[in-house]
Amino acid sequence: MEWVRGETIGHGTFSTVSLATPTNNAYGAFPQVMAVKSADSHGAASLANEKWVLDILGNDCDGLVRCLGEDRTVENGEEMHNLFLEYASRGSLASHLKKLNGEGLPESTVRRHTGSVLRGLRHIHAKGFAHCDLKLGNILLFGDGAVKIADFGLAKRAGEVTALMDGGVQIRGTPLYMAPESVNDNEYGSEADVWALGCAVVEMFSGKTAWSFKEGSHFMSLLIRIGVGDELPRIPEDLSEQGRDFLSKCFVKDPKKRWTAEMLLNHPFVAVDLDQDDLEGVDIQLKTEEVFASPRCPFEFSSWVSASCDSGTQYHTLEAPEERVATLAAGSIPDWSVTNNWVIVR
Ligand SMILES: Nc1ncnc2c1ncn2[C@@H]1O[C@H](COP(=O)(O)OP(=O)(O)OP(=O)(O)O)[C@@H](O)[C@H]1O
Repeated sequence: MEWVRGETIGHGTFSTVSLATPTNNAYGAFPQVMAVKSADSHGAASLANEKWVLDILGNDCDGLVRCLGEDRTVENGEEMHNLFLEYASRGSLASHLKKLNGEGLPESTVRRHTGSVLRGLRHIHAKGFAHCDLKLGNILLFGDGAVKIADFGLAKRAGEVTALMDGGVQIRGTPLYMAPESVNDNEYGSEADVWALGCAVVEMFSGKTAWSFKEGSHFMSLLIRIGVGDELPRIPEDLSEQGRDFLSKCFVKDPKKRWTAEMLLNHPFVAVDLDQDDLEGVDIQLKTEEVFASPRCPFEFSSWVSASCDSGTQYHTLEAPEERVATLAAGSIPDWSVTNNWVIVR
């Protein structure tokens, strides 16, 4: 396919996203407008990982952004790696929410979006992957109101371990969305995606992040709150009872007891008539014990192997989460960023 690059529509840590138009689209094989995610040699590995994951996930799940191919170009003397994606004309949910000036979305919309994201997550997890960077910036909004999960640059196979050569530990994703087991044990499995989904639901509904933190405060203090103690993300009080119950299933500190995407798809918050806004009176039948007695997910909790660091780091020998977090906090401190990706703590 020959194509021309259009205006820039997004920037990420590893890439720039712009519009792309095919110039020889005689058989209509490609949409007239696409998004092209481009990276130079620094972002090539992340883009290659994204292409590999998207190829395995396939294009048959409505909850995931579709991959339309790849290409290499030389621009300004530099080799660029390009990944073509279907174009989400309304951008990310993060940018959409920003326009609302701190207001959230109506609960009916949040329910609909949550159902779509859950269907995407179920597909990812059923294929044996974890997304590892679910956040509003990676949920794209299409012209018809559909939302889809994007950005598979950090996605990985369940149980796959990523460790730095020098024995450091990589903290994936955005600290605000990190699950306790990721903070404490470097585990990034499907369960961590469910925790991140809960954070995204809070943010969609309230327009505010699930964890409150003071502007300019150190991200390590947030990690300590996530990893140590009983504190949970803020569940909005004005959310319906069903919504609050849904979130309580996402925000279970023990990943083995957290609900799976498959289980959550049967929760009344997303499984009921989406046009009804006020569902306070509906009796919630689902009980954690009942679900655990009869798992309805493709992953039995016991057979799901969580990623753990096998690089011989000191973290293996630590017994308590407090020690692990304290060790992280004692390391060299990267800049606190709410929106960006890799935080490397050595
Ligand atoms: N298919 C798309 N259609 C429209 N906009 C897109 C598309 N893909 C990405 N974008 C925009 O570009 C931004 C960056 O894209 P993406 O998150 O995939 O890049 P990244 O380099 O992996 O970034 P991150 O720092 O989040 O890892 C998104 O937040 C979104 O605003």
